[in-house]
Amino acid sequence: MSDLLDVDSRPAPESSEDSALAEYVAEVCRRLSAGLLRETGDDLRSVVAAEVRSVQWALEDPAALRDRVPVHPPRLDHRGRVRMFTNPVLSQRNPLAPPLTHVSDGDECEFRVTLPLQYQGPRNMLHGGYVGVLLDDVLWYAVRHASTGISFTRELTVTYERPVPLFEELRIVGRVVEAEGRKTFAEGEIVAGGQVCARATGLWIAPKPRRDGHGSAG
Ligand SMILES: CCCCCCCCCCCCCCCC(=O)SCCNC(=O)CCNC(=O)[C@H](O)C(C)(C)COP(=O)(O)OP(=O)(O)OC[C@H]1O[C@@H](n2cnc3c(N)ncnc32)[C@H](O)[C@@H]1OP(=O)(O)O
Repeated sequence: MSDLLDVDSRPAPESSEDSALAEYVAEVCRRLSAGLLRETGDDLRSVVAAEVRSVQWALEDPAALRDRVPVHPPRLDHRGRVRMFTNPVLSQRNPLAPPLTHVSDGDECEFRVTLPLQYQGPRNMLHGGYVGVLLDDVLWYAVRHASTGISFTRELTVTYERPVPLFEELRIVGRVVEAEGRKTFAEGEIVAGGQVCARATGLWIAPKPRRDGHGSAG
């Protein structure tokens, strides 16, 4: 397992414009995903055609994305290779990741998001596995801010109190409750319309230090 979890490196160079293009195309993919599940017949064809045109426009006109600042600009690792942030919840370049806004860090970490149709489990409700994914990431994020190195989820308990709705803003909150050596315990919740829909508690463990001073999960 990589020390950096979900960050890979790539040999080719990357400009800020490349990153902006990749994030824009990921956004188009998200709209397309919702459209494929929402539309049928001629409406389906119109949605597909419109989104394909918007990608063509971004590729053919170099000025098209000029004003877009990438959320994740290019970063290099110690070997000068591009570090790719692949996280399926937080990377704006990954079409699987929902359009999350990062509201706060620190003692309490908070994300906000309004989830579209592709995250549906029961009608108009968020798929239960995805409830766990969102809570895992926000708790992990709080742990990351409270500690110096990387930690891995060892245990996560999710309590589903009421359905998590789609199509309305969710607050996804995480905080550290206790830290003891390599172990950090955290808790959090997903809130919709002022009501807690799901809670989680969990344990994160930093890998044992390697002889070269870095962490290792293996
Ligand atoms: C916007 C820009 C952002 C940029 C940002 C970039 C990066 C963005 C990355 C995002 C990332 C998100 C990430 C989400 C989090 C994952 O999804 S991580 C992936 C899922 N998790 C895994 O795959 C972990 C798999 N498990 C493991 O690899 C290993 O179990 C671990 C976690 C490394 C721990 O292994 P270990 O060091 O051998 O653990 P072990 O010695 O057995 O236990 C350590 C201690 O914990 C205790 N312990 C173990 N289990 C328990 C328990 N259940 N209760 C109490 N104590 C326990 C043990 O007794 C032991 O205690 P001490 O003896 O030290 O007192």
